[in-house]
Amino acid sequence: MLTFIGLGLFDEKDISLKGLEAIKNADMVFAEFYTSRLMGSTIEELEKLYGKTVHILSREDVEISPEWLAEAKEKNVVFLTGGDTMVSTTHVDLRLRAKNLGIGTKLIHGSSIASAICGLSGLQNYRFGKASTIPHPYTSIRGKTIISETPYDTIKLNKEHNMHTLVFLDIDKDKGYMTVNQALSLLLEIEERRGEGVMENAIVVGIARAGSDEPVVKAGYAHYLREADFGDPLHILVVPASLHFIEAEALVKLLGAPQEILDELDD
Ligand SMILES: C[S@@+](CC[C@H](N)C(=O)[O-])C[C@H]1O[C@@H](n2cnc3c(N)ncnc32)[C@H](O)[C@@H]1O
Repeated sequence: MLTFIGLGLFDEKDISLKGLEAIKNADMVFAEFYTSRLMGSTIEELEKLYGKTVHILSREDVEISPEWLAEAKEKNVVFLTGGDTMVSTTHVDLRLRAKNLGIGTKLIHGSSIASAICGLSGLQNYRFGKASTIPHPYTSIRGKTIISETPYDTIKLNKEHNMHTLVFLDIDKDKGYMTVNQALSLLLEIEERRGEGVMENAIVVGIARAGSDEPVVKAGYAHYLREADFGDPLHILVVPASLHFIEAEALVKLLGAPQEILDELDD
């Protein structure tokens, strides 16, 4: 049996009691932390709580050659991830591989950044369109810096359909955790190059360390938030479409967005 367990958002205490029980009853514990991480805990702290050794898997171990899966044919194996286990990851592929090997699977859910952003920002979850991820720029073989324009296009398309955009920020083992500031710089750079106006007067929401005791949640114009201090990772960005009155009120009264966005709705 292979049980997928979502560990929640920030530290070892975010796991559900069901998840903890399943780990304690497991024969082997595997985890991947390249799609998301519990920034408030170390592996040692997780192992101490579980009373088990946690085997950390690389992207290759999960997506290319998951030989460890064979253990789940005879044993009770758990696979841990940050957040909820099937949100914005390729883990469904792993579940299908297990199914093809005749291994039974089960899911134990955890809190997810996908719903935490609604709670922290006041933006309505049913108003979100396609999500996107901003990757770190990379250097081409000709030595040119390449910035992906896909997230900008996704935001543009969602806005045309009056839908909010959730923008995940890259985690890279060499380049580190992308910040809200870096993400906004990249989007504004693309905008300037293309001469379009998607971000120029956009109110955006930046969130850091959701699930911790001191998350930072700020709303304001993109140029302004690009310079704001969000502190340590993980960070995430939301680019709202036009705002419902309650959403605008939440952004102004809870997140520090300028009062003018509420006044404009009154006119
Ligand atoms: C690819 S998503 C994985 C989502 C995860 N499976 C979940 O359900 O929460 C990972 C990205 O979400 C964002 N993220 C995840 N946890 C976060 C947190 N606690 N606070 C802020 N951003 C977070 C970061 O941008 C990170 O790079």
